[in-house]
Amino acid sequence: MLSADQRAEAADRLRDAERDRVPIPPLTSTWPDIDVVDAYEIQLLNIRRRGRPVLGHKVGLSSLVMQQMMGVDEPDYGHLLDDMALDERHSVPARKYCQPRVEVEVGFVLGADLPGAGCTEEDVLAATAALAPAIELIDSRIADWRIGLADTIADNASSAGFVLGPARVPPGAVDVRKIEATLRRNGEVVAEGRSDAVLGNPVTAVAWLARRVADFGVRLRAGNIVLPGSCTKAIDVRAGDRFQADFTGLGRVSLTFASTTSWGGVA
Ligand SMILES: C[C@H](O)CC(=O)C(=O)O
Repeated sequence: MLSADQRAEAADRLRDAERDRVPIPPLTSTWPDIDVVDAYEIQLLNIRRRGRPVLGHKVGLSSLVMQQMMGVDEPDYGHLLDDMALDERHSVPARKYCQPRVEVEVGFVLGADLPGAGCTEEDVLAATAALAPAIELIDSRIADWRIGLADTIADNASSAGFVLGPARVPPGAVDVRKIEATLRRNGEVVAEGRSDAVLGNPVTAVAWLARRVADFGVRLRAGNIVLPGSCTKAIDVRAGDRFQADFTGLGRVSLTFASTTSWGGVA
């Protein structure tokens, strides 16, 4: 467990790393005693200081492969703020990010508030207004993505942005466990997966999120967006890349990156 001063120092370092696009050494190296509660409190310090409206949340580490990689048996979460929302029609100013990657996700748009403690999959399905095709832009303010669990949690679950495609599909219109996703980079398939890679069912990830945020006094509300975790491995972004993700039953979402960077990428 860290002191209040150490948490504030960690939050400052992450904030500076994001602002200056200069990643820092892992917090887990600098402060080996950091724990998960410290990490969520550090995340919240930076979210509060940004002062932006919260549009929703992302769940990370919700696939078995990511959990095994991190040696954890439960997901984590981060905040989606209004200034993280990206637009399919405009290329992303890639210079804003340190070491960006994209992930393919089934987005949830809530039409009603969710309960906190005790939230079930049935509650999630009843409260979901629509599913949408989504790409999450992840980034790490920790050098070379050398993240432990506390590092990524403190760093807003390594989130940096997100974009939803145009479709809004009622959850009853598709089998949410069997949505096939294909990610193309500049026309070439670079990742494929299925929605049940996310905890067996992305709905399970949303129910987990509702219960977990309740530990920190937060409720998921009508209108919120939830990204439940990636159906595929994350793919590195190169300058000038155009990504298209196609989902059975949900259609397409795309994300294009500008061809100049500040991290040395080549147009
Ligand atoms: C490190 C990130 O949280 C990974 C992620 O977004 C995911 O597993 O999904």
